[in-house]
Amino acid sequence: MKDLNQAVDLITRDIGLDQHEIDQRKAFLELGETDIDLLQRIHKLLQDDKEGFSDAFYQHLVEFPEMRTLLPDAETMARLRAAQSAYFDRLTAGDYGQDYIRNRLKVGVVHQRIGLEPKWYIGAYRKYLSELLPILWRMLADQPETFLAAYDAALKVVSFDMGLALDTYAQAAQQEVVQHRNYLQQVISGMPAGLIVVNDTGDIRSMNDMMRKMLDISEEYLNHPRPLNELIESATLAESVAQVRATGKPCDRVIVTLKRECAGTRHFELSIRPTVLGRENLLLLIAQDVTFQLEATRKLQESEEQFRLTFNQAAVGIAHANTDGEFIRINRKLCEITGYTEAELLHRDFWSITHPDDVARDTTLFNRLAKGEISEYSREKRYIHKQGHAVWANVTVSSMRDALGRQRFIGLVEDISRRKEAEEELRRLVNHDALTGLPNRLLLEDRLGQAIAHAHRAGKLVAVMFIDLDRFKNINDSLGHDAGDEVIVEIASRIANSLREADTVARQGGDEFVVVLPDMAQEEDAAIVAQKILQSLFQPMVVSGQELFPTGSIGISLYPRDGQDAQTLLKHADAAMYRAKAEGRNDYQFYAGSMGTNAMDSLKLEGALRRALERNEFLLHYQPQVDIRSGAVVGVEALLRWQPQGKEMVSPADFIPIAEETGLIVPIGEWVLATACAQHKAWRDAGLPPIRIGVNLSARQFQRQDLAKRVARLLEEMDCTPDCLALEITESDVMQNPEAAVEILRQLHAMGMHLAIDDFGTGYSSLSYLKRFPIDCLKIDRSFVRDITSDADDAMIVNSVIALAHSMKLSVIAEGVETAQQLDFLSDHGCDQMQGYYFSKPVPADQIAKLLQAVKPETGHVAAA
Ligand SMILES: Nc1nc2c(ncn2[C@@H]2O[C@H](COP(=O)(O)O[C@H]3[C@@H](O)[C@H](n4cnc5c(=O)[nH]c(N)nc54)O[C@@H]3COP(=O)(O)O)[C@@H](O)[C@H]2O)c(=O)[nH]1
Repeated sequence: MKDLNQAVDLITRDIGLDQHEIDQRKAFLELGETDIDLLQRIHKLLQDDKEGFSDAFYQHLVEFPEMRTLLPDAETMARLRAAQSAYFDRLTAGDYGQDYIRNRLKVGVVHQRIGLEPKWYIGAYRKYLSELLPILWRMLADQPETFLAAYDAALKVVSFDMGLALDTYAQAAQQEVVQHRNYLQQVISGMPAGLIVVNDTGDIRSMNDMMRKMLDISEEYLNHPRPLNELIESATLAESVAQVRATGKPCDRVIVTLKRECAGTRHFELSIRPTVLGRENLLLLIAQDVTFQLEATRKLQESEEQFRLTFNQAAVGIAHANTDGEFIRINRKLCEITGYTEAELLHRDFWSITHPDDVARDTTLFNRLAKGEISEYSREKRYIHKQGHAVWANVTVSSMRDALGRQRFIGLVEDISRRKEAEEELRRLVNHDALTGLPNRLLLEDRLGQAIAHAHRAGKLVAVMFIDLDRFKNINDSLGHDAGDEVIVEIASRIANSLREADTVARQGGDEFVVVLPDMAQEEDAAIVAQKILQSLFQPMVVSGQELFPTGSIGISLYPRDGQDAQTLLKHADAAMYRAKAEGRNDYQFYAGSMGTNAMDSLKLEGALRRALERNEFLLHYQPQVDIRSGAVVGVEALLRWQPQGKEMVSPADFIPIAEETGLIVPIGEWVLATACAQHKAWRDAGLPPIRIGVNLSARQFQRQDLAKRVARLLEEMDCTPDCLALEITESDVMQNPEAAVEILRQLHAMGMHLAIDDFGTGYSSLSYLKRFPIDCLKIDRSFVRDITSDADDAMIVNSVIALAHSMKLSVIAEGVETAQQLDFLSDHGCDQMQGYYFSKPVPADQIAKLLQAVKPETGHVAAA
């Protein structure tokens, strides 16, 4: 109602319906007081005909379907008839003031709003006047003048009402148009898109605020006609506009790029629609600023491209998989790692290429990830390469959601095969000896531990053998380390080939090997294996052009008899090996409790050795050297002995190597030289026959540049001449640096010293050097003498050495002669002298004195001891 009143107010204002206007309208219609009097007269007369009049009117209305739709039911009909009847009543009532006029305007607005067209309105007034005419005539037939005046008055008031109704219609319609236009303008200016209307000639007819803002132009710009192509210079747009004009069909997605001073480069997407206004053909251009979208799309494409490149060129394999583990996307690296093509992998799931042993753990982790219990997992696992081999990879899998919210898994796969191989190699290196490839001590102890545990359960024996090559140092020193390595490799192979598969041979370091024989039934089996090993070692081997006959010494300990654990068994086998060495090498020894552990722990030994000189714990024993032809004692070899206070005597075989290592051999060696000189003088002073004392020189002593001077000074100090002593230098020591050796030997020889090469045959000396060494004697090593009567090779070697020495005008002493047969052999083959247990073990000096006293002055012969 408020709205209706407002509409009436507006119409009143718009048509200027003030009192002046009303008066003017009435004046123009000549509607005056007389008319009003007349109308009031007929008003009274018409009271009886009101209802019939109204009925007739409605009967006429309902004959038209358009009217019937406005009168849908009886109730509406009754209400409208009552309103119509009241209107007819007021029409003649004579009050046509503001209230009446306002009421007429309201009715006009309502009718206009319900769409009742003016024709029905006019028709209704016509009907009213036609119906009124006979009624008036019937009432005023006797007063024709009054009838005509009354009917004329009715005609005036109906015309007054019709004028109001038609003005209301027009104004209401105009208001509606204005409202619509306002509404349209609001919609257009509020549009988030720009709008340009272009006329037939290509000029801009209008544009909305948004478009002005988008194009950055002022309102004044459009005060004059502006061509579209001046505002937007774009060939694409011009083409599209021409196309729309030609086809009459809209054109969408026309992209136009403009450079604006303030806003930089902007991109617009235009839709062009043809439309007609009156006779004018117009174009509507609807524009969206798509700069941001295009930029975003470009960036998205860039980042997609970057992602694609990164994904494909990544140094690690990358896979996207669904919840069934099926591959959705994979990169090139993953194909490389697994050997499958992209197409092949896209038809697989990752279970199918996982190593069977890794599937269970993968499944557990994958399920936990899928349930959200963990956000990612990393593990080292194996894939099965297309070629069938395992490939180690470090895999990190995490869960994510794709754009559609589906759960996906992303896996990073790093090929760690090389690292695994390196680790494996490292493990192998840690557990194996690099030179021979044999297990090292670490692995050995592990195997020995297992063997002990097994033997414990099965009630069996385990044998541990400590094998040390005899005089390996000589090979290294004289032929060089490469030759030494060659020998070690060959020895390793010989030992390994002498064993069963279940046995273990390990390299302990240097020339030491350890063999573990598990599951042994009896001690004798170990002895059989030891013999087999010794036989395999003593086969000829050519290294650096030299034929070698390697030998070794083997110590054996047995579980459980000699120890319950690996350490003890190894220690005891080591002690037994030392005993084998001391007993003459190239043999084996079982451990016996009395052996102790290699006499003394080497550290303790070193400490004790350092104090041995001060404590005067050293002494010399002497072993006679006998001329084979005459049987005369022609010399003795001084052999060092160590008697630590309160302890057993320590063998030189045990302490000389330590004295060599620590350098203690130098002062000790000087003590030996001095003591031997003193002894020589003592025997001389005692009137005993003069014999030469052989003294062993160690490598360290021999390497000293001032050796000759020191010996000379000592001889002088001890009141001895050079012919008192024979200096014995081992073959391997002189061959360490033959050139230097030649020089030192020359100096000593020049002094008149007797020089002997000790342990000859074990040091592989070169004949050319041998010739240059100013020596007097070769001492054949006792390892060759031992089997001289049973081994053709040894016999041949000894024979050759004798022949060689004699060809060089050297005398020969055979060491280690223990039997008459050996002596006979040596005698038969022209050996000059002998030394060995057959005649005498090394003995204290007083026994030598007795021996020399027993010499028959006429022959110089002594009986064998
Ligand atoms: N640098 C020095 N080395 C020395 C000195 N004194 C000894 N040694 C070296 O110690 C090694 C062991 O010596 P040893 O235990 O004294 O053994 C010697 C003899 O007892 C032994 N021999 C002699 N005859 C026999 C025999 O018939 N059978 C048998 N089984 N053994 C026997 O041989 C050793 C002498 O060897 P060699 O010196 O090579 O002639 C030993 O290498 C000594 O050299 C020293 O003062 N300085």
